[in-house]
Amino acid sequence: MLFTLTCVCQPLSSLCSYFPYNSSSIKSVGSKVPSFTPEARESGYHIERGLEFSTGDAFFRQESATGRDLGVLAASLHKRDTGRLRILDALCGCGIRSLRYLAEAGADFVAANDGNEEYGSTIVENLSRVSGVEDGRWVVTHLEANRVMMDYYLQKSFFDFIDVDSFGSDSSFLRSAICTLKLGGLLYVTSTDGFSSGGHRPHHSLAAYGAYVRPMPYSNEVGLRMLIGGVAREAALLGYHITPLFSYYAFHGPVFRVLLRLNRGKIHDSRHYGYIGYCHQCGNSHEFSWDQLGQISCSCSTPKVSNSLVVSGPLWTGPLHDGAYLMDMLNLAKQWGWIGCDGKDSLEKLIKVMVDESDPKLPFGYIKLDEMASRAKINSPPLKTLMSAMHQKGYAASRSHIETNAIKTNCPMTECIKIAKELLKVSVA
Ligand SMILES: C[S@@+](CC[C@H](N)C(=O)[O-])C[C@H]1O[C@@H](n2cnc3c(N)ncnc32)[C@H](O)[C@@H]1O
Repeated sequence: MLFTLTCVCQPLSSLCSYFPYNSSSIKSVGSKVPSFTPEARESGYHIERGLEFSTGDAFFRQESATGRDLGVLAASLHKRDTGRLRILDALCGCGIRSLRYLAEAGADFVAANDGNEEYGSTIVENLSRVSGVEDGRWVVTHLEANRVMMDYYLQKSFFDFIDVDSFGSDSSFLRSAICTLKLGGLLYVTSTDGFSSGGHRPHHSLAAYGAYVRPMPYSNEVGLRMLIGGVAREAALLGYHITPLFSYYAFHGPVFRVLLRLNRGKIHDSRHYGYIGYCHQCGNSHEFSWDQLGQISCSCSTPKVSNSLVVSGPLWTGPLHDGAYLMDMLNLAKQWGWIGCDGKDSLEKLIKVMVDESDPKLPFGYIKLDEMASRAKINSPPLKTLMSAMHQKGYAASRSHIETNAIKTNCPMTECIKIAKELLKVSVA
């Protein structure tokens, strides 16, 4: 695709606050955006969280709405906590995220960019419904994403929140995004490169994220860890470090999204950035630090089965989420009436599982019940029953938002099989 370097609309300097903002009681302001006219409706439009918008010919995925919800909640919390919100939506498609950041998160300013200038009129049409271009709350550009980020960086025009929603692996945008983000700012990045995180292209993942990734049963979590690890490495190169606030995997695509805070200073140890191993022989997983590299093996290994351990890394081995931050997001979603409104409470369920996953006792990965059952040659007990038996034995265990039929736990596979067999004996007797 050939990108033209054009900028529509106006200078970046004139910021103005369209919606009055009261940090003590945050309100989603989407309802103030006027509806489409009947003529516009006839030409096709969508609704997300009550906001009407047009997609024109732009790439748009309805299924990504949850990822957008999470981004809007986080952006709004940033405004509550810092009193300001300047957003760069670097690959904005039809501009739905920009629209929601303006209308719902109360962004002071949004720079909406998409390399395809044919989407320009759709983006402008959508954003104009929040405020006129003359108000200076938004600007639309059609630049290559690295170019637009570096332009802002060179003008020392930094952002509180940068959204990089690309196709495939977005590692080529990471450095520009980190340069252009304020310290303490939030980076929301996406990868749709499930093939690499599944361990099917280790040389590609090595080139893109610096991680040699092999097939593992919890490869979708590995995908999130590969993405966070890639950002952590880029941030360290520039003298910063990151904190993951949440990590979200969605099977459609598949899509890997992480929200990270950028912090001042390098971390001078390799904590949370190392290697993970999965043993095909016994099904147990292990974390390895850099100084264990020469001694990597599984305790079940014998010379006969020494090849049973596969290792991926280096990647992020630390927490995927900040539980307290997720609770703030959930409370905000409740305040906005987003919970329970779809009849399924799916956003609430998702965030609650993510909160459970953030228990610091839980290591990386998860045990798939199908795998456990096939190793044990039994039918798996119900997930809930197995989880409570694990809790009774003193293990930490939670559901996984990534895999519905899996348990995230510090209970080793061998012990999990023992517990499952005990439960089956009890149920037969
Ligand atoms: C996944 S879509 C964005 C979807 C949008 N954020 C949403 O939520 O609906 C990716 C967009 O990036 C644009 N794009 C792809 N490569 C780009 C690049 N190098 N620079 C700028 N835009 C690019 C495409 O035109 C496409 O609209």
